[in-house]
Amino acid sequence: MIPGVTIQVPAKINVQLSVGGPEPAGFHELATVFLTVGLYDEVTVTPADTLRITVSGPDSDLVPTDGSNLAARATTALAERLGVRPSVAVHIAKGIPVAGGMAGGSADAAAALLGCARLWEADLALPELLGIGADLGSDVPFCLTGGAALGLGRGERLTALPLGGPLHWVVAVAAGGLSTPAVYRECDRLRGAAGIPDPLPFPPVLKALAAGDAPALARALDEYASAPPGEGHANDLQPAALSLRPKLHDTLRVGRTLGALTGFVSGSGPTCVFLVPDARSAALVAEGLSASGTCTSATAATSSGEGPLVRYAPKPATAPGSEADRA
Ligand SMILES: C[C@@](CO)(OP(=O)(O)O)[C@H](O)COP(=O)(O)OP(=O)(O)OC[C@H]1O[C@@H](n2ccc(N)nc2=O)[C@H](O)[C@@H]1O
Ligand SMILES: Nc1ncnc2c1ncn2[C@@H]1O[C@H](COP(=O)(O)OP(=O)(O)O)[C@@H](O)[C@H]1O
Repeated sequence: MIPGVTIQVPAKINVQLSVGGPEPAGFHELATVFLTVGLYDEVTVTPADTLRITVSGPDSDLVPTDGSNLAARATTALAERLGVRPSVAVHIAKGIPVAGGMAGGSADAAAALLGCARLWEADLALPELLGIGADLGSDVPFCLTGGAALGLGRGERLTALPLGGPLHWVVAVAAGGLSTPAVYRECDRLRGAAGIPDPLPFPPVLKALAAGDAPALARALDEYASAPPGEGHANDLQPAALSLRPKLHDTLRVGRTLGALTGFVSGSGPTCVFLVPDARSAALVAEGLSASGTCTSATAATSSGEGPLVRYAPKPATAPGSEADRA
């Protein structure tokens, strides 16, 4: 048996998040453009007597360690599907902000599925894992694949999108999270129920991503929102996040003043992300935002199309190093 598996799994942002009206099932129809960015959780699964969850890193005290942890739910769901006992220790080293609109819990669920599938040597094709993931949460399927993808339905129906080159971002983390259902409810309250158009992907956003062209992406977001240069976004949840957390206006203003091409709330927030032309600008904008006091931390992060990275623990007798491959 494999002694253990570590999965490094990236955070996501939604470059576009178009939200339809509320559905009777309690969800909203989406057209969202997911993109992974280089902030990571590391999830390690090792054989144990029973299912145990431990968590370390920033705000780890806010993450449950009981059966409600999304990685625990993923482990149990996979074990049930395979007819095995979920006897694993799952350690989650958080690097993705908790309740930050960056899919940290979903990333951990995806990592647990990938890690346990390897640990239990399960012969599961990706579509089957995607199905199990979709039952756990709308963002989990994308976290299993990573890269760039269009998400329809609840966000779980994925089509991979081309990404022409790396994009540079600054991720500004806020103090305290926002509840995703509360942000969707606030969106409904602000917009009312009538006259919400069907969500559709915005072609100029897809074109700019395919070209890896940051200025074109910023212009596409301005065009989508009919906003002045540098103030556009395509996140229908942003007004709701700003309504629940008005201080985010300051974060967005400071990032733009520092020279970001544009800035917007990541998903349901409260993390804000800023698109910048290159790595040097990312370092400058991150430094300025950190010094501004409008966020708890700001970090440069790159989108290079990456997905979960699987690393095997070395087998003591035979392998002195660890081998790595892409999930
Ligand atoms: C908003 C987004 C954008 O990617 O993520 P975050 O920014 O929070 O990470 C997602 O739609 C969140 O996905 P996820 O966090 O997986 O949500 P789920 O567990 O499936 O659902 C949690 C709750 O969010 C609301 N929800 C979620 C997805 C959707 N299409 N419509 C909804 O209304 C529902 O109230 C649901 O009960
Ligand atoms: N593995 C996990 N990591 C983070 N949060 C988790 C996890 N499992 C369950 N949660 C719960 O899910 C909530 C949403 O967390 P998260 O997925 O980080 O945010 P978001 O939905 O904004 O992307 C948290 O407040 C926490 O209580």
